Amino acid sequence: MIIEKIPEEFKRALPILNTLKDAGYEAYFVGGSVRDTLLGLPIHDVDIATSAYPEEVKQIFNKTVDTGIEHGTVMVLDHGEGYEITTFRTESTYQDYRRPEKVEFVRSLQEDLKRRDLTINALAMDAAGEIIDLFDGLTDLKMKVIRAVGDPNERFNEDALRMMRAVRFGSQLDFKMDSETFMAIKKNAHLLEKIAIERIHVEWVKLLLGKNPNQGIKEFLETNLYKYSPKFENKLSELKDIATMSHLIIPDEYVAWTFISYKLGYVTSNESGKLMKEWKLSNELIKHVQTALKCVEKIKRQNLQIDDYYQAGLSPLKTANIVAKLLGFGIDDALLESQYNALPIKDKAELKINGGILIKKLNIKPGPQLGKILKELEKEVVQGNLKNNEGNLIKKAQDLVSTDN
Ligand SMILES: Nc1ccn([C@@H]2O[C@H](COP(=O)(O)OP(=O)(O)OP(=O)(O)O)[C@@H](O)[C@H]2O)c(=O)n1
Ligand SMILES: [Mg+2]
Repeated sequence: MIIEKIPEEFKRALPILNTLKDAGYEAYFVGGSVRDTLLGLPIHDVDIATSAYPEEVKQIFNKTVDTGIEHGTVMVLDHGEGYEITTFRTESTYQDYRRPEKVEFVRSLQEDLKRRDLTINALAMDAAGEIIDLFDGLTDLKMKVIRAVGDPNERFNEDALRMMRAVRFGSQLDFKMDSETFMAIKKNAHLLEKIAIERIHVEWVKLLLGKNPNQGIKEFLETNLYKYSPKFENKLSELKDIATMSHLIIPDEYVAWTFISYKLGYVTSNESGKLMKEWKLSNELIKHVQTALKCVEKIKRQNLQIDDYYQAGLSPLKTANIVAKLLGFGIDDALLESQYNALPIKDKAELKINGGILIKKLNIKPGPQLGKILKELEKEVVQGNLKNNEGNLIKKAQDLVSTDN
């Protein structure tokens, strides 16, 4: 099969393929970009595989960076773009079910493709757009099937993360899982324990954000992968419940974690914090989700107050409302946004006064009293009880000082 319309991303990289070929080596586009082109999806990064060894690649190109030379990957810089060029390799020696530290370089494309995870990811494309399909990946793409290359047990023992990838691609592309591949995951699910949580996290989020998250979660449960995912092991019925929800569309990572925390009963900041720390999420994400969870509760109780809008900020509020809608009690988006926009100020920095001014005008010292006064002024402005101008604020502050003393 030949691709008639080669996407621009590949065209720009063609000189690199041709340079390798002119030097007497084989070179192909491989991996996700070939799969996504055949599916008519946008492509992310163009990966190149070659028979040239890393040292040979470095001799051929002027500008290279050793991005992962021990795995055979060299980055070639060309017209401001970076291309990962990876030497054909096998992963014959596996220690602890993670991708091996050292790989064996080979000169044959077939050897390289046969150790890749899924048939749909084991396609290669040459400079003319010809697809090299040694493992019936094209049929599986057409039939929408997730199938491991060769013996699934071997593939999953080489890298246990591939089990999560298989389920993730099923959800992402809305493909069905081949039964042998499914059984092999069930058999080897415990190997996921060896995998760094950061890598599992990437797959779990892609699964949730996929086209068919219901199916993805169902497979995640039926294969027992959930048992080896932090703080999920005792949540089978909650997860099952999610898998059977209708209209489950999860737009982003914030919604994903707010929704999951809520459904699994990790609702307080303490509980959700523990969950998300075990999954090693960023502090920024944790904070957003914790704020959103508080808002979900308030939306549910129809008790979202002006101060909640102000404290939360628009972005976590939106997250909360998307989750609330998934749960069946969301409010009107336009209303949410207009309530937020109606806030007299959105941030403390917008207050037309600060500690410095108060110290000068009121002759008070820095310290807890000052902090208290500023908080009170902020609250009054947010509530709409006090106009946000310096004169007003100083007058109110004077009143506060005199009642305080
Ligand atoms: N555990 C893994 C990870 C990757 N691969 C191979 O390396 C390619 C590139 O890997 P990666 O970029 O991680 O995945 P993609 O398939 O490109 O998917 P994505 O769109 O998520 O990048 C895959 O297509 C697959 O051939 C593999 O065999 N086993
Ligand atoms: Mg990729």
